[in-house]
Amino acid sequence: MISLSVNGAAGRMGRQLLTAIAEREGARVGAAADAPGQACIGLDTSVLSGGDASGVSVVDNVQALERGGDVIIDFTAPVVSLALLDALEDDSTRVVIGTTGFSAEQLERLHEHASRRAILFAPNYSVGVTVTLKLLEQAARALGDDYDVEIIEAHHRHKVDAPSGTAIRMGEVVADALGRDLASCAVYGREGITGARESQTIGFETIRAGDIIGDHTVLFAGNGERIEITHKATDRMTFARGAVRGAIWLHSRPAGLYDMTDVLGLK
Ligand SMILES: NC(=O)C1=CN([C@@H]2O[C@H](COP(=O)(O)OP(=O)(O)OC[C@H]3O[C@@H](n4cnc5c(N)ncnc54)[C@H](OP(=O)(O)O)[C@@H]3O)[C@@H](O)[C@H]2O)C=CC1
Ligand SMILES: O=C(O)C1=N[C@H](C(=O)O)C[C@H](O)C1
Repeated sequence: MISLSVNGAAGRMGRQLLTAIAEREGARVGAAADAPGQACIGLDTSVLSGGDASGVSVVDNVQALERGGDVIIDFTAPVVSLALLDALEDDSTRVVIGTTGFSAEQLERLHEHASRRAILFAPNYSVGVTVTLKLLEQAARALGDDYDVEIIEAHHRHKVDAPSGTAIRMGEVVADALGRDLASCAVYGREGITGARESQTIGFETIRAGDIIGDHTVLFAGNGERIEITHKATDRMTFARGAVRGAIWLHSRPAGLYDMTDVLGLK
């Protein structure tokens, strides 16, 4: 039986993760944590996920979280995920990170942590998006520079980072396949007299509205035709089940940084 702990347990994803662990054979909720001061601290995790009492109380510190689980799953915010990594005492504690919105400097710190601990880090844990990334790579290689690339993403009104981590990863995959550097060819939104589209750029458009779980479209537009590759998530459980699958996979891995293509054997 693998014990999986959840950081950010009271969040939209945290609650789904508690449910996904409970339904997964061979796994159990080892511990659950959320921010100090949250009303759920000290209460049984079932106040967050529903269902029968788990016997596991929600804690507000990393030490208690670490004691409870072989693998910690963290869907919070960049500063919280990094503070978790900084505070862990045992290098054999594996961490699955779903948080998005890391700056370049924060990503560097995450990479440093992966030199001594196994970390699974993906902006999207759905199987569908992971497969979509491979489709994008193939499409970009085959289409080459004659097709303009635009990435459109839509999420719920509560999302705090933009573009989504998934959209950025899609951009990185396409840029790599086309031999471009995303940092220098990305264009984020357009307004006013922008001039004609510069070739070789990759555009990003962001929509924030209502309760959209997560839609991503990559548009390859050429002369006389266009291809649109779209993924739509309709239930957050798809991310949660993927993260739990990843956590079980990570349990037996040595230190290093992994992503969902490793878990699905698509590397
Ligand atoms: N990789 C993937 O597949 C997916 C990634 N995400 C990403 O996951 C992240 C979380 O998303 P979502 O669940 O919607 O966000 P929420 O804001 O709903 O959840 C985050 C939770 O973390 C809590 N938190 C804040 N500080 C701490 C702390 N110090 N210790 C422990 N918990 C803390 C928050 O508490 P409080 O409310 O008090 O701040 C909140 O309960 C985002 O970055 C999002 O983009 C989301 C879906 C899928
Ligand atoms: O914040 C969300 O909700 C989501 N965030 C992830 C991202 O930024 O890509 C994944 C998913 O689309 C939902």
